[in-house]
This record gives sequence, C-alpha cells and structure tokens, in this order.
Amino acid sequence: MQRPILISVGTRPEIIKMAPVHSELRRRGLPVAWVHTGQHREMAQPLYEFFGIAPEHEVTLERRNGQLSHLNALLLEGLSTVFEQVQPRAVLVHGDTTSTLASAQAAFYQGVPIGHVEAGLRTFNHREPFPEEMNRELTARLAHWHFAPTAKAAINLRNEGVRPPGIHTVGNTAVDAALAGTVRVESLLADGHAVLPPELDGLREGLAHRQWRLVTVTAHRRENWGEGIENIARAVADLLDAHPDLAVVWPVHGNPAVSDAVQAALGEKARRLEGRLTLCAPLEYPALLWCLHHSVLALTDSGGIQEEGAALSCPVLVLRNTTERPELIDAGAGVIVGTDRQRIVQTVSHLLRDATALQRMRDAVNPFGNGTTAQQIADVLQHDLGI
Ligand SMILES: CC(=O)N[C@H]1[C@@H](OP(=O)(O)OP(=O)(O)OC[C@H]2O[C@@H](n3ccc(=O)[nH]c3=O)[C@H](O)[C@@H]2O)O[C@H](CO)[C@@H](O)[C@@H]1O
Repeated sequence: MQRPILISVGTRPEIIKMAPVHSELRRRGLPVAWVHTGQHREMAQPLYEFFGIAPEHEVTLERRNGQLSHLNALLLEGLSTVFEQVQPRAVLVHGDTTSTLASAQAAFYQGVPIGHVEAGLRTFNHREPFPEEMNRELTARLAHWHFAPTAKAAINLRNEGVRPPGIHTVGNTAVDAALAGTVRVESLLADGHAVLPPELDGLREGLAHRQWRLVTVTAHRRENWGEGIENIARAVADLLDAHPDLAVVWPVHGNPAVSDAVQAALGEKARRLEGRLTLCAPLEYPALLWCLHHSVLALTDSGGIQEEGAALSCPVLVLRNTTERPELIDAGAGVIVGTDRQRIVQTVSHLLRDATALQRMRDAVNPFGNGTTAQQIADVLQHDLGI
C-alpha cells in the first residue's frame, strides 16, 4: 500500500464522526488506514461493524491508574510506535479527546502533517469542558489543516492566530453520519433486522399504537455529576406526571456517579410506567439515531447529540450552562436550559403545549451542514497531497 492517510481515534464519538471521512477516502480509492487507540474498545466493536471499518492498527492501553497524564503518556508512546511503522503521509484527528491531542503530538514529533476535523469549537473556559477545551486549543497549535464545522469556529481559529489558508469551513461529519445512518436504520428495520434492543419493545409499541410523544434524554458530563443529574431526573419525573402522552427514553451512562442518581430518582417510576419511561444501558449508535429520529425533543449534555438533533429535526435542550455549539441556539434549533429542575420542566412543558413553537424549532436550518462534509474534507486532502 502507498503511504496512507491515517485516521487516529479512540472514543465512540470520534469513530462516529470519522467514519464518513474514511468511507469517502476509500470510495475515491485513496490510501487510508485506521488506528484505534484502545479507549472504550467494548463500545467500539459494534460501531466498527455498523460502519464496515476494520482498524488495521491498535494501541492497547494497559492503564495502571485513571490519571490523564498517564493516559496521555501511554497514548503518545503507543501511537509513536504505530506512526513509525506506518509512515503515514498525513494523520487525521477529531475533536477534543486525550486521544486527539496525543495523536497530534505523536504526528508532530514525526513531522507528519495533521488534519484536525471539527476544529475551532470553544467555550472559552478551560474548566468546562475539562480537559477537552484545552485539548482543542493545543491541537489547533499542532494542526496543518483545520476543518471547521461552522463560520464561528473558523473565526475562533483566526482569532487565535491560525492562518486562513489552513482553515476550511466544511460543516460537521456528525451530520453526514446521522443522515446516512438514519436511512440505513429504517431500511434495516423494514427488512426485519433486530436493530433495536428488546428494552425498547414497550416504547415502540406505545409510539405506534398509543400516540405517545417521545423525548430522548442523555447526561454524562462530569460537571453534571451529583446535583445536576439528580435535578434532571426529578424534572423528568415531573414531566411524566404532567404530560400523560409523554414517553421518555434515557440511556443511562454506566458510571455509578450517573446511574445511581438516575435509578434512585426514577427506578421505581420506570417499573410503574412500563414503557413510558425506559431507563436502559447506553444504546448502540443505530438505536440512538432511531430514538432521535422519533423524538419530539432531546434533553442532553452531549456534544454529538446537539449536532445529530439538528440534522434529524429534533430540537435539543442543552443540559449545560454553556455550549461550544452556539450555532444551534442561534439557528433556533436548541435552547440552553442548564440543570435547573424548574427551568427544564417549564421549557419542555411549554414546547409540548405550543405546537407552533415546537414546529419552529424543528424547521430551523441545520447550522452544521448538509451531509457533504466528508466530501469537502477529501477534496482538500486530495488537492493538497496531490493524490
Ligand atoms: C462537550 C464535549 O466536549 N464533547 C466532545 C466529545 O463528544 P460528546 O460529548 O458528543 O460525546 P458523547 O460521549 O456524548 O458521544 C456522543 C455520540 O455517542 C452517541 N451515543 C450517545 C448515547 C448512547 O447511548 N449511544 C450513542 O451511540 C451519540 O449519538 C453521539 O454520536 O468528544 C467528541 C469527539 O472528539 C467531540 O466532538 C465533542 O466536542
């Protein structure tokens, strides 16, 4: 194989958002390879199967403690060995994880140009999200190509001194993945494939026959652990009491800091409401897409779900005090509600009662692109690498 463009990723959202780039490069017959950095491997395998990706390389992490510095050191060493062996012509990284920064550093040490996909997102607060905000900034210092999802992200980069020829405003690959993925999920379901886990059977039946309106909830960010999650759970309970046609699906993050609080506040209710409240393990991506596609609203502190919601006409209420995706709010496709119980209840109740307001949000123009981001990234790489 010729020297490949090497995609280096570790976590679930990175895999989801880099899959469209991999698929587009492969479709054009360009040399491309994938290295998995070994975080959350158990979550990764079904995703790789869904996207038809077989990583050629893997860095296995033998972590002795939970420290970020230890993780970074292991990643840096493991990735350097892989890069040495593969001799990539370029390395592509995504977003803001520890894998992102370590991949960019390892590539920099070997003099390999770095493409940063989803560049320029900023909260301007190094503590929220931590350590992601700093990972974004440092990766921008190291990158050669900056694939900014929006004009705002491009301006953030310019304001930090990144020179415009390296900045390409291309939209977000999350949209490419969500649009193509939803079509595929619906067609798999129509062909009778078991795309959804059995825990969602009651919900599916209720949506089909009892005209429930679905709201998808997810929360896992560190800054929401404790009081934040408890408030969100109590707000969900209030909403289920106030709206008899409301159904909620909440894939609960496995961390006990999250799951214990959710179970304590809602476990009993979930048993009583049978199907109207589904608390389940984190869903595989196709099932999560199905939930968003069939939801009237999403409540989330996730970054990716803000983009997927916008792509699938599912308005998003952001369970954080800040977002690095202000375009969602500006476009009218989302609202920041934080974790205040009353505010969440009031905002959701208003939208459930006011069909016009809800429809206005559903009709908002998606600010994260139209599903051609991977093509635009491939165009730039092909041109600049002369391949
Ligand atoms: C706030 C923040 O710093 N977020 C960063 C984090 O992502 P982010 O906060 O989006 O990470 P999450 O862990 O929430 O993952 C979101 C993704 O997982 C999927 N999902 C979610 C729940 C579930 O049960 N099943 C499932 O498949 C969603 O559809 C979405 O695609 O890393 C990403 C990758 O670098 C960056 O783009 C984001 O900026």
